[in-house]
Order: sequence, then structure tokens, then C-alpha cells
Amino acid sequence: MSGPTASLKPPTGAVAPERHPDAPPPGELLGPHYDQCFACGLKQPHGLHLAARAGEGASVTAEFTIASAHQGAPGLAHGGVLAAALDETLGSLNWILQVIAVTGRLETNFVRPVPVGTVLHLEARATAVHGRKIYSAAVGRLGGPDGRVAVRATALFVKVPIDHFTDHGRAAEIKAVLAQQEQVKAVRALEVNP
Ligand SMILES: CCCCCCCC/C=C\CCCCCCCC(=O)SCCNC(=O)CCNC(=O)[C@H](O)C(C)(C)COP(=O)(O)OP(=O)(O)OC[C@H]1O[C@@H](n2cnc3c(N)ncnc32)[C@H](O)[C@@H]1OP(=O)(O)O
Repeated sequence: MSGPTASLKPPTGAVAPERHPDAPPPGELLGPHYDQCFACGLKQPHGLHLAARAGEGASVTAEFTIASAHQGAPGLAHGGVLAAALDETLGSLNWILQVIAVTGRLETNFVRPVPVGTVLHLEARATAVHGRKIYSAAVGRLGGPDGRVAVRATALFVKVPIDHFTDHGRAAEIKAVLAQQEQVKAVRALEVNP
């Protein structure tokens, strides 16, 4: 299989991504960023209910179980669902870098079919930063962190101002989501510094 397309290769001058000092510690569950999110929201009955955790350095891990609502071919996960899981896991790197960035480009390799009932274990890592551009890569394995590779992705996320969401999305809900994140931050600060 050939490598990623040219625009997913960090340019000269790109720097190594840095874990933000306020990032949640390795192992901590990140929690849904929005309860209606198809990938992580718990109020989406057919969503993925993907649970992501902070990893070491500029990385995250995540897991979800392929349900029958996620099928493409009978008994097998739909490729778009797997791409959504990769996208969400890569997007969760935002909490580690403490940035707001959206997917500009997502390239996926489907290596093995993923049967319904499988736990897909994902790991994503930021690999380089150049201006507003964050380069990253993810892998999904069958059953757990030592399972066989089923999917891989390479991505480019682009940092955006919060107006990206308020201008194009539903402003009131976005404000509520942000207020909730502020509360989570305050609780974390108290846990570290009671
Ligand atoms: C979700 C609601 C949350 C609300 C709560 C708020 C708290 C948020 C906290 C955390 C959220 C975490 C959410 C994770 C969810 C999973 C991730 C997703 O699924 S995100 C959705 C899918 N993605 C989009 O909808 C983007 C749609 N696209 C755009 O809006 C624009 O195209 C955007 C922002 C990507 C770029 O537009 P420009 O006008 O701002 O910037 P330009 O100048 O075009 O690009 C900047 C640089 O990036 C390169 N670039 C942009 N797109 C590229 C591409 N497709 N391929 C290669 N390079 C690209 C350009 O060449 C340029 O590079 P040079 O600086 O000149 O070197």
C-alpha cells in the first residue's frame, strides 16, 4: 500500500507537537465533547459511544464496540463508521494539545474487515505541527491494544477560532458545551490542587 498523499506529509519547518501542561493526565477518560456527537455522545442511541482516554505524550486511545446499527455488509462494520471512529479519536488529540481544530483531510486504509461485536481499540498520535496545521495518525486494532491492525488513518487537522462553530453551527448549544468544559476544567484543577 502506498504512503499518504503529499499534503499529509509535514512540510519543512514543521515542529514536534507538545502535550499541553493542562492536558488531562495519561489514562484519564476524556468524556464526550458533546452528548449528541455521533461518535462520542451518549444521547445518540445508534452512535458509536466511543470512549477516549488521554495517552502518553501527544496521544490518545479509544474503544468502541461495533453494534448492528454500524453494519455495511451483513455482520461487518461500515467503512464510513470506521472512518468516523478514526476521525473522532484523532479529534480527541485537541484535548491533549488544548487546541480547537477540525478535520481538513482524513485518509483511511481499511486493512481487515471488522465483525459486529468486535471491540475496536484505537490509538491516535499527533506527529507534527506547522502554523495552524496539525498532522496526525491513528491505528485501530481488533479486540485490544495488541490485536491485529484493522484500520489506519493519516490526517490533517486545522486550528480554528471558536467562531467556526458559532458561525456555522448552533450557537446556544455550543455555548452550553463550552460552559460544561469549563466546569470539567475547574474540577480537574481542584483535583490536582485541592
Ligand atoms: C463538533 C462540535 C463541537 C462544538 C464544541 C466546541 C468545542 C470544540 C472542541 C473540540 C471539538 C472536537 C471535535 C472533534 C470531532 C471530530 C473532528 C471532525 O469531524 S471536525 C468536522 C469535519 N471537518 C469540517 O467540517 C471542516 C470543514 N472545513 C473547514 O471549515 C475549512 O476548510 C478549514 C477550517 C479546514 C480550513 O479553512 P480555512 O479557511 O480556515 O483555512 P485555509 O487557509 O483554507 O487552510 C489552512 C491551511 O490548511 C491547509 N489545508 C486546509 N484544508 C486542507 C486539506 N483538505 N488538505 C490539505 N491541506 C489543507 C491549507 O492549505 C492551509 O495551509 P497553509 O497554512 O497555507 O500552509
